[in-house]
Amino acid sequence: MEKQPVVSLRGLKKSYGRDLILKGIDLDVYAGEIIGYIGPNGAGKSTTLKILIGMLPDFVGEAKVLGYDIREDALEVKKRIGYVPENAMLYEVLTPMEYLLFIGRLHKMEDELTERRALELLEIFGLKTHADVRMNTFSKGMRQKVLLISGLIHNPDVIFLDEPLSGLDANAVILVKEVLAKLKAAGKTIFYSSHIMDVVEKISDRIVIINQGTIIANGTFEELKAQAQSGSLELIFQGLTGDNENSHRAEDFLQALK
Ligand SMILES: Nc1ncnc2c1ncn2[C@@H]1O[C@H](COP(=O)(O)OP(=O)(O)OP(=O)(O)O)[C@@H](O)[C@H]1O
Repeated sequence: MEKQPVVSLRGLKKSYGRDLILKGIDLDVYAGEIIGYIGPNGAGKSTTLKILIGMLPDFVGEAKVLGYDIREDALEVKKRIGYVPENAMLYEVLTPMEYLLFIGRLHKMEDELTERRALELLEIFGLKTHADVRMNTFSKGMRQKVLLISGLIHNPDVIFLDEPLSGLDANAVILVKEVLAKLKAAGKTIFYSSHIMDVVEKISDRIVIINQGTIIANGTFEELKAQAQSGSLELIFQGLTGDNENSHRAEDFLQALK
């Protein structure tokens, strides 16, 4: 039997006003894959993710998650996915426990189960003693940890991560990398968007590069390396997105300060 993709995009287009942001994305992601979805600022990564989680229904083309059409069955999709956004309004007057209980209820989880999982996950991230402290006193990294937990607490099969390491210290980055590897081993599918190239290079089964709303590369790191004849994802990215001017630009920057 032919393998069905977990995420499937066909001719995906999205405009904001007159600006065509996504110009026809075709992409299949299969169960147990970690897809690294990378591209320059403004390329359309977050827009793709927001369409996939049902936040932006106004698009052209076809988008399916776990076989559900996102326009027709957004609720079925939302039940089965986890999403860690680039930046979120954490309800800062709440404590992590209050916030996670709220998220758990949205997923129709029993409070008892949410509380147990929340305490365990907060402890793993070194935040157990802060479970009942209001988040308005939290550092950026502490908030990011709560955001990560909130995207995973219902144990979703498909996980969408938008710059999930933002603000995390080196130990937390290693922990998240390990957690992603274990989630993958447990059969979860992970759609991972980030600018931190060395992590994308290490964790992704397949890397998809998007530039100005179009996919310009799609393959394993080894395949991209062979195509680009470059040694690191950073160099491949620089080559493919046409930006080799950084050292001149840095010089211009200093000149402009004189
Ligand atoms: N709500 C909006 N209204 C109008 N334009 C928008 C909106 N959201 C995004 N855009 C535009 O769409 C383009 C793609 O944005 P998107 O956030 O998807 O980029 P990205 O690849 O995630 O970038 P970054 O790496 O900077 O996060 C940008 O030009 C952005 O200005």
